Amino acid sequence: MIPGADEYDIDLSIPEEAIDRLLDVTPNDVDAADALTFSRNVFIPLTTACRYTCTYCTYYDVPGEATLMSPAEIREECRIGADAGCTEALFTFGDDPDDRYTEIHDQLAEWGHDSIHEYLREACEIALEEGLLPHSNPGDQTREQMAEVADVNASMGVMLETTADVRAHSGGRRKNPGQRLNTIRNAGELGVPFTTGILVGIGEDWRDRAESLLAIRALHERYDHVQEVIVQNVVPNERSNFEQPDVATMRRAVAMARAALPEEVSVQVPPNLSPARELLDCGVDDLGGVSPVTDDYINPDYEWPALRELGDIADEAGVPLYERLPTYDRYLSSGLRREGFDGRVADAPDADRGDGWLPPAVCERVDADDAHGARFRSVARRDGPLSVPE
Ligand SMILES: O=c1nc2n(C[C@H](O)[C@H](O)[C@H](O)CO)c3cc(O)ccc3cc-2c(=O)[nH]1
Ligand SMILES: C[C@H]1O[C@@H](n2cnc3c(N)ncnc32)[C@H](O)[C@@H]1O
Ligand code: MET
Ligand code: SF4
Repeated sequence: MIPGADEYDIDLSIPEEAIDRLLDVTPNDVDAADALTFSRNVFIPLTTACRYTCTYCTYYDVPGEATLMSPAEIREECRIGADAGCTEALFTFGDDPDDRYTEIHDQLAEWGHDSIHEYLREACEIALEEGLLPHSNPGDQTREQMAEVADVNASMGVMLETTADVRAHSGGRRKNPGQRLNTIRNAGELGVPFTTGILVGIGEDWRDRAESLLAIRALHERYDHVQEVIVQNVVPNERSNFEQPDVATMRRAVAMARAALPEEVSVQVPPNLSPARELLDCGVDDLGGVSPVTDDYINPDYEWPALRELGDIADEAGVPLYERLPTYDRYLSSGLRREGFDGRVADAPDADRGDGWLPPAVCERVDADDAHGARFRSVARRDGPLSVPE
């Protein structure tokens, strides 16, 4: 039984035989992808306050020391990103700051907001105004919280991390696998194209990895909303001394993900944390969000490769590299299709998400008759050679 599954009424009935089958998968059992993609993003860490204290994480600040970006700072970062040709504003930050963070709640109140989600909505609106498509990963969300921001996001995400009860998530305030799965389910119910994934090396075993991947598959089978699954290795940092999983472990974990998930779901590894070159033949087909202008604020010791280096990685594997939007092709619709884009448009489970899966505010942004709109449509059409700014 997955911890917390009862509490959140999660019944995925994952057969033991399916787990056993996955445990036998090796890199030889899967095919390499025939193309690689990435998204050009600007990372906007709204707040460093977090209700949890995951032991692998250096991102969060303790109460009294946490910060909140101002609307002006958000706008400035978005502008820098859009000028550098980015299409995605990645809002990833501490999980719903609790009451101990009086500095954050006071600051939110001063700016006229009751909650981080209300503020996230404003932040996403700023990103859209500045010509970027928001992808928010604010951690766990209730259905109500997610509904508050779903219609201003091109896609959203949360890492499942693992279905196991690991020490890395111990303590009074901690990630709960049932709650994570509930967040992924909420996205399905709201028709939000979603990114999730597993964190490898935080104390889980191979069975846990198999179970985690099958749990993601089960939710995707129900809602058709998982666009990509990140297989991320933990990296050591000044707060923690987790041992980084070796290449053989990551090869097997990626192959397992590829075998567990239906073909349409991408498998992503982050090229700043993982030995991407050595994982491509295990089924990786996406390198995630890569930023030409900001750090990976979650793992700031690990620099993004230059966009040109992604080209080299793809060349070495003998596959083309394409830039993509934060929303994967099959969830795109509206103007992108009118311009000759032939991606399949899935039926959105919630009718109020407009034409396909993109909410109206996001459709308007990609349809807009301006330079940003043209840029989005060109990326979606995979126009011409990849233009990499010097
Ligand atoms: O720079 C990062 N981007 C992360 N991303 C961004 C991701 O690479 C892209 O935003 C998506 O591929 C959408 O384009 C995440 C997105 C999610 O929805 C969930 C988890 C992550 C994790 C990271 C991460 O650790 N570092
Ligand atoms: C956004 C995601 O970043 C990941 N994350 C947090 N800390 C680390 C680390 N030390 N190494 C690798 N990934 C990490 C978690 O999986 C979180 O969900
Ligand atoms: C900065 S970590 C990423 C977002 C969120 N705090 C989570 O762990 O899911
Ligand atoms: S990984 Fe996310 S939830 Fe965990 S402590 Fe860091 S910011 Fe908070």
